[in-house]
Amino acid sequence: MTPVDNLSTADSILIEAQNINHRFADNLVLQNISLQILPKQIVTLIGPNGAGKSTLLKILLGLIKPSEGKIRRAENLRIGFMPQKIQVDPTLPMSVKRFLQLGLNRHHPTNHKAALAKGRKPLFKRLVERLFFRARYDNTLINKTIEELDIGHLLNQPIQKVSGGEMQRILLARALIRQPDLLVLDEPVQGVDLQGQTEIYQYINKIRHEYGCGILMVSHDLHIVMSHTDQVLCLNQHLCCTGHPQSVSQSPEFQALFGEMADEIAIYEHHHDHSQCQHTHGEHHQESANEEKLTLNNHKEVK
Ligand SMILES: Nc1ncnc2c1ncn2[C@@H]1O[C@H](COP(=O)(O)OP(=O)(O)OP(=O)(O)O)[C@@H](O)[C@H]1O
Repeated sequence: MTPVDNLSTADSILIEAQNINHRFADNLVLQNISLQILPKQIVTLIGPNGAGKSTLLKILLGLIKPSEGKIRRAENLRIGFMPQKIQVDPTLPMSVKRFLQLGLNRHHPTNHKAALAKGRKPLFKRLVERLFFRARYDNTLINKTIEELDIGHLLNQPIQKVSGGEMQRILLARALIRQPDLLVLDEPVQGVDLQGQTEIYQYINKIRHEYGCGILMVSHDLHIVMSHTDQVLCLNQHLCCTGHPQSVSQSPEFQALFGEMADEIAIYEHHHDHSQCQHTHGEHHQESANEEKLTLNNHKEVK
C-alpha cells in the first residue's frame, strides 16, 4: 500500500490522513491520527510543546513519510506553506520581491508530477494550458496580495532586514501567490504584535472565501483563533478531542491540557451534553464548506 493516494474530485476533500502513526526511532510521537480538510474549512491544530504538531504538518506536506497509515490528497492539490520561520543566509543578496518569486515556476501546475505522468499532450493543448496557467499567475492577484498584506514598501529591501512581523506577512503572501488549494500555516503570528495578530487572523478568515482554499494552521493564540475556526484538533500525540471550538474548549481533555488558559478560551455559550463531544474523531463542522459548494475549479479558471 502506498502511503500517498489521490482522492477523486468527487470526494471534495482536499487532504485526508488515515490512521497515522509515526515514530522517531522508538519514540511514538503520533498515534492513530485521522483527519480531513475540506475546501474553505479552517482547521486549527493545537497542543502542548512536543505534542507532534510540526511532525503531523510535515507528514501532511509530504516531507516525512509516516511510519504507518495513509495520506490521500485531491488530485493536483497545491499546498501553500507558511513555515514558523525561515533562515536566510545573511550574506545572500536577495530582495523581498525576489524572495516572493522564488520557486514560483516549480509550483507551476504544468510541472506537477501528476501532470507529467499523464504523458506528452498534443501541441495545441499544451499551448492553451500554457496561456491559461501563465494567466493564473497574473500580476493582478500578486499585487492584490501584496497590497492587502501591506508589504509593497518592502519589495526592494533585503529580506534579511525586515522585522519579525513584516516577515510573517511576507511568508503569508509567498504562500498565497501560489494560489493554493490548501494553505498550511505553522504559527502564523509569531513575532507579530497584538493588533497585527488580529488583523492577520481576520485576513486568514477572508482568504478562505476569496481564494476558496482550505486552511490548516497550528496556533497557540487560541482565544483569537477560536472565533474563526470551524474545527479544532487538540493533539497530544493522539487526538485527544476534536470538533467545533465550542465543544472542544469545554471538553475535559482540553481543560486538562490547557489548564487555566482553557477557561479564558471557553468564551462560547453552549447548551449540550459534553460527554457526547469527547473523542469525536472525524467530526466536521463544515458550515462554510457545505453552504458554499466547492468553487475551486471556477476559482482556478479566473484571471
Ligand atoms: N527529526 C526528529 N528526530 C527525532 N525526534 C524528533 C524529530 N522531530 C521531532 N522529534 C520529537 O517528536 C516529538 C514531537 O515534536 P514536534 O516538533 O512535532 O512537536 P510540536 O507539537 O510541534 O512542538 P512545539 O509546540 O514545541 O513546536 C518531540 O518529542 C520531538 O523531540
